[in-house]
Amino acid sequence: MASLEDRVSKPENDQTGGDATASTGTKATAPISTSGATSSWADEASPADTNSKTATVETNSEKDTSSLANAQLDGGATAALNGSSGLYDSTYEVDVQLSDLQKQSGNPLASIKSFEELGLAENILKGIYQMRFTKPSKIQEKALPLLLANPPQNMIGQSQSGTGKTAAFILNILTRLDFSSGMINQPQALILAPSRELARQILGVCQIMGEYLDGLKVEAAIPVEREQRGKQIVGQVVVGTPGTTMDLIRRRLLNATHIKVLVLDEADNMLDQQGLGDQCIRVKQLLPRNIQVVLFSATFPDRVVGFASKFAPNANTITLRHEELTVDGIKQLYLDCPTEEDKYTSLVRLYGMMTIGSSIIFVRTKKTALEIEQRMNHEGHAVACLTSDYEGSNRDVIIDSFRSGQSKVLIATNVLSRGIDVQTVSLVVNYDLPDDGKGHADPQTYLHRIGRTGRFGRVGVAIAMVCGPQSYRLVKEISEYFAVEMTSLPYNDWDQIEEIVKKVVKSSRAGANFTKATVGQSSDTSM
Ligand SMILES: Nc1ncnc2c1ncn2[C@@H]1O[C@H](COP(=O)(O)OP(=O)(O)OP(=O)(O)O)[C@@H](O)[C@H]1O
Repeated sequence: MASLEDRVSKPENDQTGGDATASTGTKATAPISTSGATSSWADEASPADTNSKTATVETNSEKDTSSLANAQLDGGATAALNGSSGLYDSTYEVDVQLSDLQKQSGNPLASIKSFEELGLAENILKGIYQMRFTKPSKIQEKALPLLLANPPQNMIGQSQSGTGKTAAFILNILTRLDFSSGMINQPQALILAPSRELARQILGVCQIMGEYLDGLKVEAAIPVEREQRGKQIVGQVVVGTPGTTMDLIRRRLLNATHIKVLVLDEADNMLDQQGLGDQCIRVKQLLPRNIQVVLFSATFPDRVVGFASKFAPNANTITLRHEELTVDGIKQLYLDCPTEEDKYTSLVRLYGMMTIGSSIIFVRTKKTALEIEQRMNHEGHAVACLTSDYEGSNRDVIIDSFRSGQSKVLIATNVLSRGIDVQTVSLVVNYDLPDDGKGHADPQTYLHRIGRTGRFGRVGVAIAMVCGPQSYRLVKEISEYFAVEMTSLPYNDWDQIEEIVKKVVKSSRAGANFTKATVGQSSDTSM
């Protein structure tokens, strides 16, 4: 690991392909070696730009709005409010507290400043207290002064999963809203996210953090039921998916003329995917020029860095090396199964452990998700499933039930791989390892998936199911990319597996993985 340092970062390019998958075969030996990580955006530092800022980082309808707020209160952003947040869950008698982690310099959750020192208004600070946040995380501490400075500057911000990026961009937005009479019903900030679930989650956080702002309205721009269509959006903050947002602006149901901040959450995914990328560009073209563009994600693979810098020109950048991206509280394990059927039977055996907290099982296809759901339910294991085959309010019911803890095991495709914050998730299973469609691993998707656990200092376990040399190769590539050790679970010795999983949770200590990043200013212009 390189040492902490302040640098200016510069965009680069990369990413490769390969061939198709195989199944059956060789047994893996553990642990997988951790050398050979390739260069990232942040690895390639350019000479300091004279203008650059430097710092060290360690971070629908109105009807929908209220239901989301309830969903959040039940399980999501406000789980921390009820004191049962699962911080190093007492089930495993682990004694590390968030306050300890937030004192460790270099920990992504630590900062040297308080929220009060960050120049936030009193009624916004009250929203932070409402969230029970006592100290900023590193990304919040570093990003907020840059985001809040005037004149507003663009930002590309990267920080590990679960380190509080959402609050960073929401606090900036809340600070910039104009509640004067002429502006009270005018959309002024737009947040785009890749999934309906994430858009609803962000909306909920925004409502809670903005509770003390008189007249604040936050609205969703996601597909809604027929009877709610055609309604004018009057929220000062709009959170949506790109396609619906574009549609609403074009149909003049969303007046974009007063938008002054555009945020892309999960920005690398938004700009990378063919469809979403195009839609994001179109939305941006429908907004006023000279708005503040803010891009946040835990990952910015080299192939999207150049594009991100064009989308957010002259941005202050906060970046991490990919060796720094994994969260220490998440213990990464893999289970080598002789056959595909053994993957299924192993999953069923894991079920007992999965219900200790909540779990997400990630699979490659919607078909697999449905098959596993039906088979497990048929065998008496209560599991739910969420894929893009489900629509609108049906999806809301599934995710809200998971958030509230009513359902504890969720089988999902990549639709839930990013951003979803359910603090009770203690286990993530990669039933199928994510690949790039060309036979190589997709480390970014893997990182986002496992990041559904281990949120803000909590511990979690991520188990990858391996079957055959091809999937073993994917595990190896992922392990090398992030320079992390993945421990093999002994197939067929379930007593030991249970012991290992529990011990891992018990002995994990977030905060040991001292993280660093660079803050600088990218130089690309215009889009
Ligand atoms: N300063 C803070 N103190 C305590 N908890 C916090 C703080 N900031 C954020 N959190 C909590 O940490 C959790 C993770 O935050 P958030 O969802 O913003 O992470 P993220 O960085 O956006 O992760 P991802 O990359 O997975 O989207 C949330 O439950 C949030 O309420």
